[in-house]
Amino acid sequence: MSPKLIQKLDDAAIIAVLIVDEVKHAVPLAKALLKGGVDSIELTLRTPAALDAAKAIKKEVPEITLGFGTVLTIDQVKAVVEVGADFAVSPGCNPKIIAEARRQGLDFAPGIMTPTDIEIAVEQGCRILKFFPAQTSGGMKHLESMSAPYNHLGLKFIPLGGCSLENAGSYLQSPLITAIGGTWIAKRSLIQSEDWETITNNAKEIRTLINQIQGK
Ligand SMILES: O=C(O)C(=O)C[C@H](O)[C@H](O)COP(=O)(O)O
Repeated sequence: MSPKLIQKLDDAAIIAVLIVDEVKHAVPLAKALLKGGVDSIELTLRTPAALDAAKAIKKEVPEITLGFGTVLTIDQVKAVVEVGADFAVSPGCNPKIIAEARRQGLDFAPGIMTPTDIEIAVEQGCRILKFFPAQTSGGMKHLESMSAPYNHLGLKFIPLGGCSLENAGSYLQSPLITAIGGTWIAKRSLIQSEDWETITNNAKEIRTLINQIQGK
């Protein structure tokens, strides 16, 4: 990942993971998050609406740092680059996808959960890694222990999977962490019911916690 993007995600500290079913939800959703102080998103490629939702956000809410998640195929790497993705992540660590992202100049954080995953990603030149699924694989305790042999490489991690307002602090206080992410801020059901107010409030809650941790 470029130093500029790393700095941006470090400052943001939170990435809202989104599953968008209808393109018409994209812009109000992005605005609701922004209103609550969350300006970085991971739009998952799990619905047919995702790419068009991204296009709408890029056009109407350009303040958003727009990443993609669930990037599983080479064609998807090409598609998100075409839309102008700021970054992308995948649940797993597929060297073919990492190589394509590099060919396309796309900032990419593959998912890792084991030392073997870390070594595959490092060999491919990745230094920011998505720790997934973070909570069920042991949270910070697992990550600290697993990443110890690689400390000299200066790796940084984005925990995803089971993160919440309650456990966010345990991750964000560690220097190993760039940002955390999760669906809890804008759950699929909240988006489907167009509950923008709750989404803004959820965003505000995590922003307040982050501001405390960052001493702002
Ligand atoms: O598909 C991807 O590339 C992902 O990044 C996976 C998401 O981070 C998790 O699905 C978030 O899970 P929860 O916050 O626990 O609901």
